[in-house]
Amino acid sequence: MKIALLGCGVVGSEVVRLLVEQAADLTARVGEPLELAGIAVRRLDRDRDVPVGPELFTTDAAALVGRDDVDIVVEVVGGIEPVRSWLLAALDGGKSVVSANKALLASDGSTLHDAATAADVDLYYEAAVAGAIPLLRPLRESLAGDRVRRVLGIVNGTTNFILTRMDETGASFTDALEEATALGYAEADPTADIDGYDAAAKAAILAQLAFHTRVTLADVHREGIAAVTAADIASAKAMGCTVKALAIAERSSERPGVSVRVHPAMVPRSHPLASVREAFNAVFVEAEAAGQLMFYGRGAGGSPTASAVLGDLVAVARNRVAGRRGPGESAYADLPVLPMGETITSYHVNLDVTDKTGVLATVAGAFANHGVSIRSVRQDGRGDDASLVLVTHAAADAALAATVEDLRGLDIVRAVAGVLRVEGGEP
Ligand SMILES: NC(=O)C1=CN([C@@H]2O[C@H](COP(=O)(O)OP(=O)(O)OC[C@H]3O[C@@H](n4cnc5c(N)ncnc54)[C@H](OP(=O)(O)O)[C@@H]3O)[C@@H](O)[C@H]2O)C=CC1
Ligand SMILES: N[C@@H](CC=O)C(=O)O
Repeated sequence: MKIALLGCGVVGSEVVRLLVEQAADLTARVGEPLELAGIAVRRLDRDRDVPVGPELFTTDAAALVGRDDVDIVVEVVGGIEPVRSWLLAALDGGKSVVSANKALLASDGSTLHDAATAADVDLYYEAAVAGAIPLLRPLRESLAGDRVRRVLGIVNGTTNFILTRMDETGASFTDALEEATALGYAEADPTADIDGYDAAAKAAILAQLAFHTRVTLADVHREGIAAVTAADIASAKAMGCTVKALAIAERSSERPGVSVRVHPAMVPRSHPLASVREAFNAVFVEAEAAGQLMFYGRGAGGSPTASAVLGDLVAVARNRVAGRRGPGESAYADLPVLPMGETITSYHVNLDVTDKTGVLATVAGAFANHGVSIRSVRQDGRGDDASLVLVTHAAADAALAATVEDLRGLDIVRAVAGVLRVEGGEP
């Protein structure tokens, strides 16, 4: 079975290593050898620590994909174009595709799925969400007979690494990001991690598989971690919480529809997600019959991600040997993605205020005007250096946004220093 590998960076070089080092085992599992036909890269002169000769490398990915002797295309380049065109050409040419490219799958997965179905070949992408963790196949296959209510998780290793470092060692945001990049966790453009695009793409893929409905990157409400301050982290600690970047996809209990969002949130330290550290990922799935399931493991890095790629490669190769195709996408439900304003959570609101008589009543009034109930209030400091930290009961996002708008207009509020959602139970 001939494999065209597109990309030989952090993930691709580990794919090559595993293909070579485990060749005998892989042959036994598939029923025939998996042989590299070629490796497409951007720069031929780059030093690469891979156990194959230079004759396999090319900069002409399109030509490699078009070769008649190639059976399976493995894509670990990333980005939308030209990758989308290469993969469509591969599928149209009857080749199965394995990809780790969440950006592409989340933005235009349906075109690729349609091409795979039309050509009767496989399109697998387990590595696109949560690195090494087997998550997509359990959602697509093991839970196919159940009804998923909610998927809640930490799906970006880079931001979890940064938040862990800020929480545990007091590291600066910039230093922690540099470390995550050096360890191979961050995307080629780390703003994809920091601004939540990477997690949003994964959330779209998860929601699509969990609820059998079309969800794309554009449907996902997205907030990154750039606005999380050391003060937020200290305040979370004081409340027995930690700050995590969460991806949440849930079925509405009010009306037909789903909510899909990524944002930083305070999570009580007693919650299992609070103990997910560094670049690890963890995803909770709540299904009607199965109850709660938790998936945990390494969500980023060359070797863990290559494990998921190899798992897909073996599955796809076995299917080809058996002359069949694996289960495809099943986006048959037509559930709308509900506006973020309808999402119900509780909030942690940090205000810099002037400590005058009546400040509490004035601030509380702004919340009351929008029907947002306050669960607790803490005041620190005095005079012009005072702050109020309020935690609300569950309220609609739109009501909280309107409250914050009003707070910004009050003379007594010097600044809205931070607004974070609280997820995972009572802090
Ligand atoms: N790193 C991780 O932890 C994870 C990554 N992923 C996904 O895996 C994919 C790859 O990520 P990663 O390995 O980190 O990325 P890298 O940037 O390390 O590697 C990208 C590879 O693609 C090659 N490439 C880029 N442009 C072209 C082009 N036009 N033609 C041919 N080759 C090209 C590069 O060539 P050259 O070497 O010459 O520069 C490089 O080998 C992405 O989709 C990413 O989102 C998924 C899960 C985890
Ligand atoms: N940049 C991503 C890599 C894996 O998808 C992350 O940090 O999780």
